[in-house]
Amino acid sequence: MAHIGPLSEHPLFSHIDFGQGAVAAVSGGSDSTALLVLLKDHLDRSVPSARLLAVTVDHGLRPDSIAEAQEVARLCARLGIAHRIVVWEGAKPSTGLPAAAREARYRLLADAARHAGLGMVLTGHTADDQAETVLMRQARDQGRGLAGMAPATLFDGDIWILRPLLAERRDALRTLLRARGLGWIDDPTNVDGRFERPRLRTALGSDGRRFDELFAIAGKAAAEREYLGRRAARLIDVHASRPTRGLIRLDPVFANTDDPAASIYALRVLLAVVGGISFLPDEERATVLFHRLKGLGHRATLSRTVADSRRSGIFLRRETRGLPTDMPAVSDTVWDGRYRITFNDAARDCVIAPFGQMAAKTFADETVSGTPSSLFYAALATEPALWRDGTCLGLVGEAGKPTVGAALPIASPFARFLPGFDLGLARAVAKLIGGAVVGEPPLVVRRGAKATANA
Ligand SMILES: Nc1ncnc2c1ncn2[C@@H]1O[C@H](COP(=O)(O)OP(=O)(O)OP(=O)(O)O)[C@@H](O)[C@H]1O
Repeated sequence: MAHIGPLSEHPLFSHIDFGQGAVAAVSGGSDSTALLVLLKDHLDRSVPSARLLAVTVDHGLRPDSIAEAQEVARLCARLGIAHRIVVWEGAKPSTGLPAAAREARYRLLADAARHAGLGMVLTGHTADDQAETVLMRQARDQGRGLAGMAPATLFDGDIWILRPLLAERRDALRTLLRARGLGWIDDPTNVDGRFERPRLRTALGSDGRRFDELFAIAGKAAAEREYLGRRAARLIDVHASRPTRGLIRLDPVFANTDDPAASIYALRVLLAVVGGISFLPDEERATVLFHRLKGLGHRATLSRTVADSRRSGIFLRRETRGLPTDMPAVSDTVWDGRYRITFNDAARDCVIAPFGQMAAKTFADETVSGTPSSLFYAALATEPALWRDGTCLGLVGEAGKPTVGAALPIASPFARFLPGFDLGLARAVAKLIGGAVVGEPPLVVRRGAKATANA
């Protein structure tokens, strides 16, 4: 339930572990200014040793933006808080500007946190933002998205974004600021009818009942998504294996479990992971595929992934079409949405390209029993390899070969934003593909209570 009463009654930050310090993302609007002063109060009172850095992103989209960022700098100086302004440099797209600005904002905030050695970014998202998000996703018919924003989201695998004001109303925050004699900046973009969110904000108006309804939908959808995710994670743990790089095998019983909703969800996630796609395939199409895979000898492609049902199981591998070719072997490259690749100097003058059928065939037949060798080679052929002047030097990160590089598998749907509701599922997938361990959110674990990224 959203909090309606005075803010001082709610422990907003006591569940957060500030041991690694925090960035407060402050635009200068009412919500993030309230976040800043409430957070400062909390740290002064309870964690005076905690490191805090306020960061303002200057998107450079309006002539006033730098003056506004400097206004935040002055407030921070008054409150004794370190502050940085970071600028979104480079060309701005002519379409999809809000999404591009959002992407840049999170990247810059996370970079600022890393640079300062701080482990999380706190934003001022409120219950009003949550209701608007649900409304927006309802309009797009995004079932999974109805969960809205998670209170804790892992960004790029290492920086936690926490939203401690997600149950607070904007009005209450403004009342608090007025009571303290503090002003805020009203961003004209927030009422610009050319953009979707301001339009929905206006449509929602002050309809309290509608607001409560939307907020409740988010809570219910988040709980359902987490529950479904846990069931899908269990199915992956029990029924999925990785016979070789780039190949996932599902036990034949996977198509006939007593929880088809969880099986279909797990299949959608795995299709996206194997195909290196950041969004899940359409539920309807995945459901049709799931039922077809119950029959033997069925083959179909969805999310750039070929699914093959054989007697020994259902096999998933990246389709050959559309693989990236001849990418320069630069360190810290994401290849095909599937691998984060790092190199040392020995890879100079090389390119990354698919291993290919010919090179794959030179591999000794190491097939795990029950894996058809044709699928083993087909999967290996789509793996990243190092090439120089048309000669293949081997798979990137191949065991037993002189190490010029490493390829860490990534789960594309969870790589950029991993909302707390999907943590269990992301962990099951990471274990399956050999990806990086997914850490815990910086929440205080109290005796007898379990910290949860959705608390
Ligand atoms: N220019 C900025 N500099 C720093 N932080 C910002 C800036 N703009 C937004 N934020 C942070 O993001 C929060 C949400 O802002 P806003 O609602 O404008 O963004 P949004 O685009 O709706 O958010 P999201 O992109 O996550 O949906 C703010 O309370 C603040 O913490």
